[in-house]
Amino acid sequence: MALLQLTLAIIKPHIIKNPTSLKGIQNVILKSSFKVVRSKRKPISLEEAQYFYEEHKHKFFYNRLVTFMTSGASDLYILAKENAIKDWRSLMGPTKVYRSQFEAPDTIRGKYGLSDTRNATHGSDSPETARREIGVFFPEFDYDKWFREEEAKFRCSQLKFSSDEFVHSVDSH
Ligand SMILES: Nc1ccn([C@@H]2O[C@H](COP(=O)(O)OP(=O)(O)OP(=O)(O)O)[C@@H](O)[C@H]2O)c(=O)n1
Ligand SMILES: Nc1ncnc2c1ncn2[C@@H]1O[C@H](COP(=O)(O)OP(=O)(O)O)[C@@H](O)[C@H]1O
Ligand SMILES: [Mg+2]
Repeated sequence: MALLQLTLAIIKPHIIKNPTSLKGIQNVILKSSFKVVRSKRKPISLEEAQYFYEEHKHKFFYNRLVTFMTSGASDLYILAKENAIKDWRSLMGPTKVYRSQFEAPDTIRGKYGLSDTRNATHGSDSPETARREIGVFFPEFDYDKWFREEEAKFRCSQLKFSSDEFVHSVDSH
């Protein structure tokens, strides 16, 4: 089996307010064999949202995007899998709500997206952005150290899963 790849997933605020939708998306993650390396729930701050979406600063939707992303708690997951970045984005489906609903109704955004802004989830779009985005929300996470010391264990060993914390860990027994 090839090296695991890491990606940052965000479950956006309107989903956290709807437990049934949240469960549906968590089930997709687990059924698709992602390992959840880190997991936290918190309200994203204005500074974090502005920095995170810096590339969209001059777009017409930037203000509503940052306003929405700071409107309540989000779930933040570091997901691991071979091809995690591409696989997670294909499970999410197209960015725009009509496109996802008409062309990919079975994807996460097709099922749970409410608008182009409130499109349910985020996923990193390249290994470089994954590294940057993980650093924004998990500053305590040492990315290089994880690949040195944890990647092989996550790939090869038995893992435990905590449904309360929605996170996997290496089973040392
Ligand atoms: N200059 C603009 C403004 C809006 N739109 C598009 O117009 C649609 C409707 O915009 P709006 O009614 O503001 O969306 P909302 O339903 O309010 O949803 P949200 O703000 O969460 O996207 C969206 O698909 C948006 O991408 C666009 O293409 N160009
Ligand atoms: N045309 C749009 N109208 C409103 N919001 C948008 C639009 N395009 C993108 N967004 C919001 O900005 C986020 C970031 O956009 P982008 O990076 O292009 O998409 P993705 O999240 O698929 O990588 C989207 O997930 C969505 O919440
Ligand atoms: Mg993007």
